[in-house]
Amino acid sequence: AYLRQSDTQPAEPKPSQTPTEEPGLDTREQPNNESPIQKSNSPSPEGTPKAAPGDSANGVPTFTLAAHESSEEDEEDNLPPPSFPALNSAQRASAPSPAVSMAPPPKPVSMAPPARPASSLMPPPTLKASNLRALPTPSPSLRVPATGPAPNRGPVPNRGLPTSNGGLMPTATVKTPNARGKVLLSPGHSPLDWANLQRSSKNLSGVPSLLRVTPSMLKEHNGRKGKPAWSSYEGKVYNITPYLPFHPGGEGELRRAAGKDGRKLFMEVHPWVNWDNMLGECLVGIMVAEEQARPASSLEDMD
Ligand code: HEM
Repeated sequence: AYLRQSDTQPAEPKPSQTPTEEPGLDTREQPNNESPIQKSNSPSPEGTPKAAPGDSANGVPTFTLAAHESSEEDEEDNLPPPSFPALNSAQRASAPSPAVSMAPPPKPVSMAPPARPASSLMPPPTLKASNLRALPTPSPSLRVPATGPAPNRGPVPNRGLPTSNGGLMPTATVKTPNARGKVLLSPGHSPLDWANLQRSSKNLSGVPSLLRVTPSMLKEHNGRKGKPAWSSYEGKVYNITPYLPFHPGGEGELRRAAGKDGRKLFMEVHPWVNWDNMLGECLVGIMVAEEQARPASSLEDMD
C-alpha cells in the first residue's frame, strides 16, 4: 500500500476532489455505501481513478495523502456497518424492511430521557435548602430569636424614625435631583417652554436694536442691582436674563457667565449645546473694542 501511495501522490492534489463520477470509484465504494455520512466525512481520498475494482480491500487507503489518514480509513472500513437499531433489537426483528426500521428507533430511545427529568428534579431541593440557610447570615437583624419573647414588630432601634417605605431604602436620595447636576425647573420653564418663548415675537434681547458692545459695557451688564445679565460667546453678546429660569443647569450656574465671556465655562459643561440656537432671540449685539463703540443705529446701517 505504501508503495502505491507514493506512486499516486503526484497526481492527487486537486483532481482528487471532484471525480465522483469515475466508474472505478463506484465499484470500489460499494462496501461503504451503507453509510453516506462516513463517506462525506472522509478526506475523500477516493478521487483518483486508478483503483481497480478488485482492490477494494486495500485500495481505499492507498489514495490518501498521508499515512495516518489511510489508517483512519482502515479503521472505518473495519468498523461493522452502523446498525440502528441494534442488530439484536426488537425493532429490527419486527421491522419488515430497513427503511421502516430506521424511523421507530428514536422514539424508544427518546422515551428514556423523560424519566431523567423526574430524577433530576431531586438535586434542586438540596440546593434550595443550602440557599435558605445562607440568607439569614448576612442580615442578622432579620433572624427570629429561637428563644425568649416574641419579637417586637415596631421600628428597629438603630434605624431612627420609621419611614414610609418601612426603612428599607435610604431617604437621602432626594438631595440630588439627578446625577449630572441638572436642576428641577419650575413649572412653565421646561426646554419646550423656552422654545415656544423664542418662537414668540417677544423681544428677549432687551435692546431695541443690535449693539456694538464694548468690554466695559459687557462687564457692566452683570445681572446685579436690577441690571440685565449679558454674556458673550465667540464675539456675540446675548441677554441671558430671560433664559435664567429656563437653564437646566440652574440660574446660579448660568449667572457665573454674566457680564463676561462665558464660552470657556459653557464648553467645560456642555460643549454639545448650541448656544446660538438656544439664545438666538436674546442677541444683543457683537463685541467690539472699546474705541469702536458706536450708537446702536450705526451697526444696523452697516448691514
Ligand atoms: C448661556 C449659555 C448657556 C446655555 C444656552 C445653556 C444651556 C444648557 C442646556 C440646554 C442644558 C441641558 C443640557 C443637556 O440636557 O444635555 C444645560 C445644562 C447645564 N448647564 Fe448650561 N447653558 C449655558 C451656560 C452655562 C454655563 C455658563 C454654565 C456653568 C457655568 C452652565 C452649566 C450647566 C450645567 C451644570 C448643566 C447641567 C448639567 C448638564 O446638563 O450637563 N451652563 N445648559
